[in-house]
Amino acid sequence: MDKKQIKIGFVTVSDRASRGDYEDLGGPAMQEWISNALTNDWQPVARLIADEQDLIESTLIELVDQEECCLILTTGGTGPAKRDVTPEATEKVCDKILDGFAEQMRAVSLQYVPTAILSRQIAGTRGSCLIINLPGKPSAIGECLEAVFPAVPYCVDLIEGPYLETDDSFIKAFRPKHAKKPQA
Ligand SMILES: Nc1ncnc2c1ncn2[C@@H]1O[C@H](COP(=O)(O)OP(=O)(O)OP(=O)(O)O)[C@@H](O)[C@H]1O
Ligand SMILES: Nc1nc2c(c(=O)[nH]1)N[C@H]1C(S)=C(S)[C@@H](COP(=O)(O)O)O[C@H]1N2
Repeated sequence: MDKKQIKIGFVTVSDRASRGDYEDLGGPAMQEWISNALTNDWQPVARLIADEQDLIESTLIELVDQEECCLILTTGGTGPAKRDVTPEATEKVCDKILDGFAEQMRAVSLQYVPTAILSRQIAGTRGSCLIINLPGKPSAIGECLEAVFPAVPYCVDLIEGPYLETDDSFIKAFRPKHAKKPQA
């Protein structure tokens, strides 16, 4: 039987990058971080879109319901500006909100920059997919993921996604003993 391909979604939400005003560095930065973190075979599904709530919602729905991603990272559109609506779109498509992810990302980000308090980033689940918002600044991606990624593989287990394995020298996942798969 074919093992199902693990798919991870990367959504850059930026008016300016989607117009071509500047190169999107956020999408590649998220992909690079995940390449370093995971030892599984996985396939990226990347999108670069404008800050439009309907478009963000339909993109997230497509990546979960059609592409069957088990994890989606978004970058951008989490601040207080008029066109920042990524958290609203994420909340709308999720079944459950996991407040701890955002609490931890903001707490850690505040050690880097006082304006971390301005990010309204959230995380939540839709079916068997975990969606995590990251701020638009490319440097925020690693700062935030490092703070919460240890809990991501077990979260994906709990929502009946694939068994994600990490490279411990880059980021060490935490699973309760009973949830650990015996090593082959
Ligand atoms: N996708 C990206 N690629 C490269 N740099 C980015 C990206 N998104 C944001 N930045 C940088 O981070 C800074 C802060 O981002 P800002 O909050 O203004 O953007 P945003 O709301 O996420 O996206 P935009 O304003 O383009 O819709 C920007 O000035 C820009 O230099
Ligand atoms: N770790 C981290 N978090 C951060 C930042 C950052 O540079 N590093 N920038 C902050 C700033 S300046 C803003 S305005 C908000 C929202 O950014 P966004 O609208 O690009 O998502 O994220 C905040 N969170």
